[in-house]
Amino acid sequence: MKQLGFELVNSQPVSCTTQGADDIGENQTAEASLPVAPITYLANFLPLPLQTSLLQEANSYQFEKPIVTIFGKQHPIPRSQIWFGDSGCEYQYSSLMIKPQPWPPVLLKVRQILESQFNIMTNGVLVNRYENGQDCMGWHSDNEPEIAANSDIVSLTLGASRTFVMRHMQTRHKHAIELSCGDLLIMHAGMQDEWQHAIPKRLKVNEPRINFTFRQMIVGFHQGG
Ligand SMILES: O=C(O)CCC(=O)C(=O)O
Ligand SMILES: [Fe+2]
Repeated sequence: MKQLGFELVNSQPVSCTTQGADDIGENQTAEASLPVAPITYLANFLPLPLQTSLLQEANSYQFEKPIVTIFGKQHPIPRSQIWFGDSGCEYQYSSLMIKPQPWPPVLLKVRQILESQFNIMTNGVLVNRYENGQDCMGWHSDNEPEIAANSDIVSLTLGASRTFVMRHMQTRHKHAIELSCGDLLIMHAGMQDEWQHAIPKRLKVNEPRINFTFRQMIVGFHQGG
């Protein structure tokens, strides 16, 4: 199987912010100046009963596989997805305008937990379903203009473990984190400006994975214009 050619860094739980030059002491090696992704990783965050009820709920979601146009050619995306959100939280994805579906109850509960535990306010969640290791997500940043500037994006994973890879746009330095069932990853301000991320194919994975990215959208961004 073809693997991406980079070493695994930060595969342990990490909580980090961008490291400025001032943080580097005299005795540290050049490695210390490598860019550090502004993320917080919390392994096994979601309690098991909530994992079970969210997975059960997700079985009834009406996932879709939209066709996107890339360089004039039409392709179905290599996964399926659904967008839930408050009214006024339309999301434009490639050439598509996606209307928000109303929040299902368990997902709403997770949104409330993010508010109460981290003070992170979100009003939309993109749910991606990767049927198996053939499904994937290419390099991108979540930098659409309707996402509130400098807001955190919170990713929650259920089901199969998959590798979340990050690439610093300037230095091309890469990090990878294995995201497993119940894990939470918070992408902080700066992540979408300086880094890209992706979920590469993993041909040995035969189980589905569901990922939820909770976002804070600018309400009404696509209305009345
Ligand atoms: O599936 C993942 O872990 C990443 C999802 C993602 O990057 C996105 O929804 O923008
Ligand atoms: Fe993303």
